[in-house]
Amino acid sequence: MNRMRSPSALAGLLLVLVTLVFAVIGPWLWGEEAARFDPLHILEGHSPEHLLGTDDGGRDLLARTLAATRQSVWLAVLATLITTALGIPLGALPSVLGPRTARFASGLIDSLVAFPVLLLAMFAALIAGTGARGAVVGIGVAAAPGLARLTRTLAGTVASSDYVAAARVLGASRAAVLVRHILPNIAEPLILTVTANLGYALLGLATLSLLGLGVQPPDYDWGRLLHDTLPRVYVDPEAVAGPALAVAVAGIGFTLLGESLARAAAREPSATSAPSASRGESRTELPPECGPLPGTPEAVLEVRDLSVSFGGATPVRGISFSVAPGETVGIVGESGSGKSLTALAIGGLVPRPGEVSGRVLLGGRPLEELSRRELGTRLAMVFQDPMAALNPALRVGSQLAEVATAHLGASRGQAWRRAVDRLGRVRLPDPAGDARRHPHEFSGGMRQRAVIAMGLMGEPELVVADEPTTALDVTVQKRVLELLAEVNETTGAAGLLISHDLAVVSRYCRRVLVMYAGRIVEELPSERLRHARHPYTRALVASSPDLSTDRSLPLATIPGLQPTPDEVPGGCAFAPRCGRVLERCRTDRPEPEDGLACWNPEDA
Ligand SMILES: Nc1ncnc2c1ncn2[C@@H]1O[C@H](COP(=O)(O)OP(=O)(O)OP(=O)(O)O)[C@@H](O)[C@H]1O
Repeated sequence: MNRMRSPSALAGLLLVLVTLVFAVIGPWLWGEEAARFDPLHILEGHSPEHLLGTDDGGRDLLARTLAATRQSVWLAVLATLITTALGIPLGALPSVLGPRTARFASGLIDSLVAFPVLLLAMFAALIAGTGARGAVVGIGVAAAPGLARLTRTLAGTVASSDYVAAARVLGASRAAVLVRHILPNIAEPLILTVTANLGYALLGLATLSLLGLGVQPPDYDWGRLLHDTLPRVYVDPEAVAGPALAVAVAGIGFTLLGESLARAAAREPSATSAPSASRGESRTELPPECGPLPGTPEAVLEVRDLSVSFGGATPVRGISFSVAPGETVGIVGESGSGKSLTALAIGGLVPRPGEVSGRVLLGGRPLEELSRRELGTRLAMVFQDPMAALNPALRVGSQLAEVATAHLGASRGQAWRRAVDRLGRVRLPDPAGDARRHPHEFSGGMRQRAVIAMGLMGEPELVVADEPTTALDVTVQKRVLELLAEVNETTGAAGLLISHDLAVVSRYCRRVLVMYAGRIVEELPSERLRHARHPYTRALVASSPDLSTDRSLPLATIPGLQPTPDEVPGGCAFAPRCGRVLERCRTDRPEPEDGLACWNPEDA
């Protein structure tokens, strides 16, 4: 808030305070004098008795200007309330509506913004009727598209955050997502913008009154005084100067204050960016720990020919795999191979304009047949960055409790008790106290535990964890991964663990899917990783050091780069980087056979 000590902020604050003081005391101190007719002194210029002169009723213009403060500010407040009531819902709705309706709402905002503000104000004012009401409605309506556009941008950013995705996957209704997750997180910049809007409303109302569309006699505001005195501007300029100065002082004051507050409150961008690869960390390959043997029938998750496209690019290209009850499967691959999009597609969370094709069956039922409520209780998702996955404006306990009230029909008390119980299960030190805290009061590890606890609020059959420990330090990583393994073991839920880290995957998963350029190139038991047959898997393992790696030799790397989704070559996508490439690899795409998609695999 140091920026609130800037000269412009202090000037804004001072001008607003002066305006508000005059709004309170103005009619009280000068109201009587402002209304007193004096036929002997009509239309006089400056004099010691009347510093700004008099009007056509002989009334003192200085007293009228001061007394008009309350009416002028009040009308600006009313206009701003109308702007807020129209602009914020209109701007926020596209973030929760379906794609078509959202496009329509966005198009409406864009066309209204393109309309000249003054024309829109006059149009609305004429429809609402002349006088104060018309002016207030006119200015209120005319400023709404601008506020809607800002709201749309802010809400769009929050709507694409992990905690909104988490709320959606947990089945929160559109209204709940909007009211509990989006609006509280954009409230601050909106309140500041609304403050600045008060200044614009004052100026706008004065303009309408000046044009004769505003307050009508015997009422008066600064705009009306300007309208009445303007014809005398060359004869008695001081008569016009009073109301003009008042409009300028108050308008500039509110605008400066609002903009300074907005600048002061501007936050650093949150750390939600994708983490970098972590292949250089400790690599002690330990025996696998969890899950039944692969191939168990009645898969909890069955993915068939899944593709995800964005325009001309297809980052996930027809992958198929399944996860059996109680099994934990790992997905590995270089950054950009399509791991996260696969997880998002499983949760029905691929962002627009992404298009998903193929089938995802959860517990044997297609994803699209499951209601949000069912999906929310049967599937838990743990995202990369726990801070981004929790709504910063809500207490952790409230976020967890929301799942139980939304899905299980629990009362608020029951839901809260369940939340405290789940926080205890993930071993937070003081579950009851921690439930009352906000996410920023938690350490990174505690936040990720809270996210896991949120997944446990339902009865998940599958826990999808996408790089759940990348944002955490190494010691906390291990504890969180062990907690996830324990959750799978105690609840019987299956797991899908996405990671860059081969050691993590081989430690916690029985089976591994290796992704390259949007396809699964090899599927194998994790203990077979060192004897993988696909040259890419071999190269991945070779470039992941472990305790047996000879430190005197340079670390092996995979030459070249993975192709971007819009330039995947024909044939095998790995061919340009492969040491075992054949002519055929460049032309024919190998389809997976017995878990291997390669024309020239290594010996087993
Ligand atoms: N919203 C999007 N719009 C367009 N392309 C996208 C979008 N999200 C992801 N992609 C592209 O899809 C590809 C796969 O992305 P994805 O996030 O699934 O990779 P990843 O394997 O999870 O990588 P990382 O390990 O770095 O998270 C990338 O090339 C990425 O640029």
